[in-house]
Amino acid sequence: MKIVFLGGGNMAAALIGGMLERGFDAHELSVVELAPERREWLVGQFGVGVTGVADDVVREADAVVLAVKPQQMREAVEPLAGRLERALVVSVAAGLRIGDLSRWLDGFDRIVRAMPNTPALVGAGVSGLCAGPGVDGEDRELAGRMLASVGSVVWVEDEARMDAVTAVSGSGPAYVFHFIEALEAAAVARGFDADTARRLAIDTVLGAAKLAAESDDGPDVLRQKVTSRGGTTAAALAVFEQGGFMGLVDRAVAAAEARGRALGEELGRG
Ligand SMILES: NC(=O)C1=CN([C@@H]2O[C@H](COP(=O)(O)OP(=O)(O)OC[C@H]3O[C@@H](n4cnc5c(N)ncnc54)[C@H](OP(=O)(O)O)[C@@H]3O)[C@@H](O)[C@H]2O)C=CC1
Ligand SMILES: O=C(O)[C@@H]1CCC=N1
Repeated sequence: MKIVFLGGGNMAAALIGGMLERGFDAHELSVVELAPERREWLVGQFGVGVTGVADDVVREADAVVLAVKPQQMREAVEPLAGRLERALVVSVAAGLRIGDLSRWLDGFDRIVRAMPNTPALVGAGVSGLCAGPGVDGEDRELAGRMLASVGSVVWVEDEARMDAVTAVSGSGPAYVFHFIEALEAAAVARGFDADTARRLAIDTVLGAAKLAAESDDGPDVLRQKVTSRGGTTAAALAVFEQGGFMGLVDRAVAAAEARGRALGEELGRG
């Protein structure tokens, strides 16, 4: 198996790190990355092959993972048109639509649009996947296997919903990290040293997510089980409610979704 990453930034590193821990060998993975210092880092960190030019490495690939920023994509992929002899293309870019990628690749249509997230690095990612018109059963199997090696996988039939996947789970880890930052800051404000504050905040989120994942109860029931009548949690949740927490999260997800759609429209016009 030869899997080539085009772009070796944050998301590529999360996928590569996770895939190496779970069933792929370093000699199966390589990265086309423009920045020499980033190439050096990727070799040191993962022992994968690196190059600054896509040419031959792409011709021999079974899969090419497009992992540059959406704004860099057209320039990065147009030189690949006509060179993808046997590769499946998996794009992880936010917003960019399969039809536009296909046009930039001169009609090549074995394209899976995927939206992973950075917890892939620790095997705890979740990815939404959507297959383009030229994708067959074997291609689906390969894309599914790559992303299932770093977490769970959800296939989405209607591509228009990929912007919602991006807004919920692609960007979602950042929302959770922001919540951890807020909980940690609240602990520091109450006199805990930085390490203790971080431990309290991270282990709370980790434990709650693990319980939610493993319990037969939904998160609503688990919340109620923490919330004693007239107790401390009820006092805190009332403040969340006064602040419009549920609506705030929905508006944040809507903003991310709209940004994904706008990126697809803006960049796809070119
Ligand atoms: N970060 C995340 O959590 C997630 C990101 N994504 C998607 O993943 C993609 C990458 O995001 P992210 O990793 O955060 O971005 P990064 O900017 O960290 O990574 C992109 C890398 O590609 C390099 N690059 C740019 N042009 C080329 C080229 N023509 N050939 C080879 N390498 C090139 C960039 O170099 P330079 O910096 O010098 O331009 C950079 O190192 C995006 O499309 C994003 O939407 C999807 C899910 C989650
Ligand atoms: O912020 C972004 O645009 C990318 C896509 C999802 C997560 N990071």
